[in-house]
Amino acid sequence: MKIALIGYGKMGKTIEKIAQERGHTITHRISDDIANHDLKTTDIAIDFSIPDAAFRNITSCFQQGVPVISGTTGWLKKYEEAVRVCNENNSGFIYASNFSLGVNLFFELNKNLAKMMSGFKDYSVSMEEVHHTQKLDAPSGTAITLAEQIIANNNKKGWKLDTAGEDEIPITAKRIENVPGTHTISYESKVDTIKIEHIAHSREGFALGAVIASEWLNGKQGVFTMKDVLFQNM
Ligand SMILES: NC(=O)C1=CN([C@@H]2O[C@H](COP(=O)(O)OP(=O)(O)OC[C@H]3O[C@@H](n4cnc5c(N)ncnc54)[C@H](OP(=O)(O)O)[C@@H]3O)[C@@H](O)[C@H]2O)C=CC1
Ligand SMILES: O=C(O)C1=N[C@H](C(=O)O)C[C@H](O)C1
Repeated sequence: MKIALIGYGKMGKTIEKIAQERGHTITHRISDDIANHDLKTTDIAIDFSIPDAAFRNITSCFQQGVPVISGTTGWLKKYEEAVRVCNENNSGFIYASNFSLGVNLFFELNKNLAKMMSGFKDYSVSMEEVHHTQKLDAPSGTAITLAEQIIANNNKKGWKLDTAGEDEIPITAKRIENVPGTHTISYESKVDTIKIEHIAHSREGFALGAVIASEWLNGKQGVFTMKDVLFQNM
């Protein structure tokens, strides 16, 4: 497959290595305005750029007939608009706040635990995410997905960074040098604590997931999720 990398930073470079190991060719390594690039010769674009540029990058690909895998976080207020542009152009799109197999399994565990805990009012839920100090957004996209899953399966009404109201999930975001990404969910009562945690040891899991998603999306039309890619038979 011919792949354009939009965003050639920590993730773009890790994806390049894994894509080449799997026999793919990198046609573009883009770190500036998408308008400077003609993508028509590429099969698929993988966008891991910055929150402010993601929507323009993604929709510009659809308009050039190029399907998109996007892992950029912090731009999701415009997700529905991106879906509309994808469909208008008969293109293909997968966005995921986290492409790793481990986190996608963790998402399923989180939903089930939230459902199970919804009847037990003595436990209060909270979340902590830890990432490297260059991260631009907080809380992480993965933390927001986890919070939305808890809200859909428990009695919570929303989430807030740091101090939250009675009906909200408090999320703490810590920034520590070189941490690829750790997410912890705690249910705490007076007598004990139940915790589930995902710790990424490197960026390889995210990058491999993004390349697998590209291979899966190639030749398809429509908007999909990592659940379609990884757990088609669930
Ligand atoms: N969904 C997932 O599984 C994962 C998502 N992420 C997300 O991916 C994104 C990128 O992460 P990471 O690689 O660590 O970040 P980096 O800061 O290392 O890389 C971002 C890259 O985007 C480039 N860039 C700046 N402006 C533009 C533009 N207009 N168009 C295209 N590229 C541009 C930057 O170039 P320059 O340095 O020259 O400014 C840089 O090369 C973040 O939003 C992060 O949260 C990260 C890991 C996993
Ligand atoms: O910026 C990162 O590094 C990461 N971003 C994603 C997020 O915001 O959830 C995924 C992963 O945690 C690493």
